[in-house]
Amino acid sequence: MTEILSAEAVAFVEDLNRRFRPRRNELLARRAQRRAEIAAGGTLGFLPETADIRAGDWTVPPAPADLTDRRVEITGPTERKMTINALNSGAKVWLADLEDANTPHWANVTDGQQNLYDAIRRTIRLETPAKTYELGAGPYPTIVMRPRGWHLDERHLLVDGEPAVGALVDFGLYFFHNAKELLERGSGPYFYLPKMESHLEAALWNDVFDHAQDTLGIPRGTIRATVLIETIPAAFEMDEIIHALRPHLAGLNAGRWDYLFSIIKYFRDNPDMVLPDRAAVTMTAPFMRAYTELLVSTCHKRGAFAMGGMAAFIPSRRDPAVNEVALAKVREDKEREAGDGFDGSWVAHPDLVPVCQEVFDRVLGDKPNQLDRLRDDVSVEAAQLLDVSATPGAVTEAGLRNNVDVALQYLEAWLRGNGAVAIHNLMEDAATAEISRSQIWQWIHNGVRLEDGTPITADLVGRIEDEELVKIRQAIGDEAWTAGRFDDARKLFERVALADDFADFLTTVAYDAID
Ligand SMILES: CC(=O)SCCNC(=O)CCNC(=O)[C@H](O)C(C)(C)COP(=O)(O)OP(=O)(O)OC[C@H]1O[C@@H](n2cnc3c(N)ncnc32)[C@H](O)[C@@H]1OP(=O)(O)O
Ligand SMILES: O=CC(=O)O
Ligand SMILES: [Mg+2]
Repeated sequence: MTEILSAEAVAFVEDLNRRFRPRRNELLARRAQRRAEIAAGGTLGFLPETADIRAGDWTVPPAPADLTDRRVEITGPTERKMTINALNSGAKVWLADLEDANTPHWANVTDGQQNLYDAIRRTIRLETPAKTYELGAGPYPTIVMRPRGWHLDERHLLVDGEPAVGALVDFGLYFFHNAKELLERGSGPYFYLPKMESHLEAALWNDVFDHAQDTLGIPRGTIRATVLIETIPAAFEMDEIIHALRPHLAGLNAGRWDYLFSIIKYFRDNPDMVLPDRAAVTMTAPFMRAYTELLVSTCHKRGAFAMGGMAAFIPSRRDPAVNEVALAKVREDKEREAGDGFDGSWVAHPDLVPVCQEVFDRVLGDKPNQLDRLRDDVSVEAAQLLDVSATPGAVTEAGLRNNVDVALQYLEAWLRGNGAVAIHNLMEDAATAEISRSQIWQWIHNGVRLEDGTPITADLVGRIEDEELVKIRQAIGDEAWTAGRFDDARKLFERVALADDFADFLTTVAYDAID
């Protein structure tokens, strides 16, 4: 076992923090300022000052060999068993997640790095009472690691007395320990970059990459990054984000769940931007179509991959009926993405790899991707990205109840260190839970009524909380209930869904409640 927190590795992370933390702090302040402008009646649009970048004729460098075919990407936390299962899944890429699917307990952060270290060196193994987990014959997926977003601190590592930036801890430790090893093995240091709100944040990552590569004597441009377009302001800066990271950019990904959360958050005080029940907002809603069409056409114009997102349906090995629904729903989602020109997509579970593979195999034929499919037919106006009012669906009691139930169950699991869980046969993670709690906040603060006319108030939500918690207790039994953290989850839920001031991220609030 190597020392993940060796003096050299920590010094590398400290240096990144000293150099880049001040700029990161400025960019977080800029986020708040932009949001305040929206609250004061402003709106979003394509930036006039970067029109030249959008109009310019430029592309990104070609992808390295092991990132050329990304038709199936499995995502999952870097817990040891799941790491081995992901490597044995048959997917082309494994998104090793220290973000939406991970609670940043210090043990998860450091164990995750250890598991990645062992996975890259193919030494990973796990003995459990039930089974010995080890790597199969391969081929193994290319590993693309997703560090935390810019907003999260890491208070277990202080630099000059201040918490380190979570993103720089995750990136720094992974890059320091593995970049050279990956290159020697014919791969490279590849990253997914989450939750950015502007091209200036992408430029910061580019500078971090240049500095990290220079420090370890690795050529600039070796790192390749895929950026999640999962905030509404970033949707207006796709070209600019690709341009800012140009030497390192491999692609963009349509991170649908955080994208929905971001729309709710950004326009939370605008009654014209209220969305119906979470389940009613699908990828075929006009504003979601505008987003994915713009993403594919922007990427392919620049020679960058367009990666699809996560259909949340989880298969079941125990219930054939649930399994059949999940496979059908995921197939439908992947068929739409492949038909739209995406180069590949995400699955949340090993049993979904074959369906995604099959759908993309059929569309790709003998090609590794469809970068050559320029979507010149696409033209998206700013108003289309913001037109949430054309979304069919109602706000119902079942939708409200589901939001309360899911948010409570997810927060309880998160506090125990489990950042991704299956609830009612759907994958729930930080992004989906954000939607649930922010919808409740939005509905209450905009005076929304249920379709039967009942006003949505904090009192109503409190009564639903009582009822849902009783059902959860009955379902899991007294022992699991007592061992769980439902009281803490309830307090947290009320802070992020019912308090007057809207918390920017449930994870920053919840982070204060973990050791
Ligand atoms: C919005 C976004 O950012 S999406 C990306 C972030 N979210 C994720 O990555 C979620 C990934 N998926 C998961 O975490 C899991 O699939 C869950 C929590 C939803 C469900 O997991 P489980 O309840 O364990 O499912 P299930 O019991 O069907 O698992 C069967 C086996 O598959 C394994 N498995 C399930 N999902 C994964 C995965 N994503 N990666 C690797 N192995 C997995 C399980 O570990 C289990 O292994 P075992 O048989 O050796 O014990
Ligand atoms: O990270 C992906 C998302 O949908 O959010
Ligand atoms: Mg996300």
